[in-house]
Amino acid sequence: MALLSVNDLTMRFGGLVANDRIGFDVEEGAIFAVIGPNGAGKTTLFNAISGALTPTSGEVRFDGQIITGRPQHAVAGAGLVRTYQLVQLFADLSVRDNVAVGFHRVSRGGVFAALFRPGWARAQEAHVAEKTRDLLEFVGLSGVADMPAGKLPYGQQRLLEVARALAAEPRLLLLDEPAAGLNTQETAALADVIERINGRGVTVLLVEHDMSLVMKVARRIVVIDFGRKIAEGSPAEIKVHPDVLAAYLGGTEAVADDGAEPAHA
Ligand SMILES: Nc1ncnc2c1ncn2[C@@H]1O[C@H](COP(=O)(O)OP(=O)(O)OP(=O)(O)O)[C@@H](O)[C@H]1O
Repeated sequence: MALLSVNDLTMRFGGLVANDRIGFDVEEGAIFAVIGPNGAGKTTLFNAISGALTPTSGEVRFDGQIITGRPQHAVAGAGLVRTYQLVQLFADLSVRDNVAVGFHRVSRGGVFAALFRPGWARAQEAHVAEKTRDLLEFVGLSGVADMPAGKLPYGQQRLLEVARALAAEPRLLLLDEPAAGLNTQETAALADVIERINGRGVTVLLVEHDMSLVMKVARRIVVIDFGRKIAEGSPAEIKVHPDVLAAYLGGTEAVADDGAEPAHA
């Protein structure tokens, strides 16, 4: 059984069909990518899967349960946790506390306990502190744990977002354009982190523009264009798929894996 199953998902905004009967399965343990030119409907699809939007029709199943239209916190509670296209950190809080906040799903007392540490929360505090240290080390941010998150370079802010999402112990991690705004070196570091996250047993679904990242880490790719799924396959299959070439390049050359911008960007 697939961990995530998207069936016939349609999302309309008035007369605009942003997602048109999209369907795919993400197997447990996969690194799965959704790609497509600007405006293709990727973020809408992501929002419909993660509970930020209720689809007009269709169904999303997570671990066999229908989660369509369930609120985002309930979906996260079930183990499907997302990051955002734009970094959403607490800029004035330390890097460490930003991760600690992410533990609210799994620790008693929620965000309040993570931030204000009342007496009854102290027993779990050492555990959270240790897990936080582990996660910061995992993404390579131990050296900046005391810095305000807002002072980090952008690439590190994205890694911090990933660490915070991991604190919620997802079974499926949804990454919304994680390489946006990153340079080549930062993107390579991110690719390494994604592979190591997957190595920990977390299934990864990413929406991404950056072809170098997608072709490096994804084992299976769905391509959407103008709201419709136009292809699905391995990176090698997708690179030479005629409809993908047409969507991305308006031509017949193989899809570049150097981050080339799509044709109708
Ligand atoms: N809340 C909304 N109301 C109306 N139209 C919307 C809304 N959200 C998205 N759209 C439209 O739906 C289409 C798909 O947008 P979406 O943001 O999902 O594409 P995308 O593939 O994520 O694009 P990008 O790569 O630029 O982020 C676009 O035409 C967009 O203008």
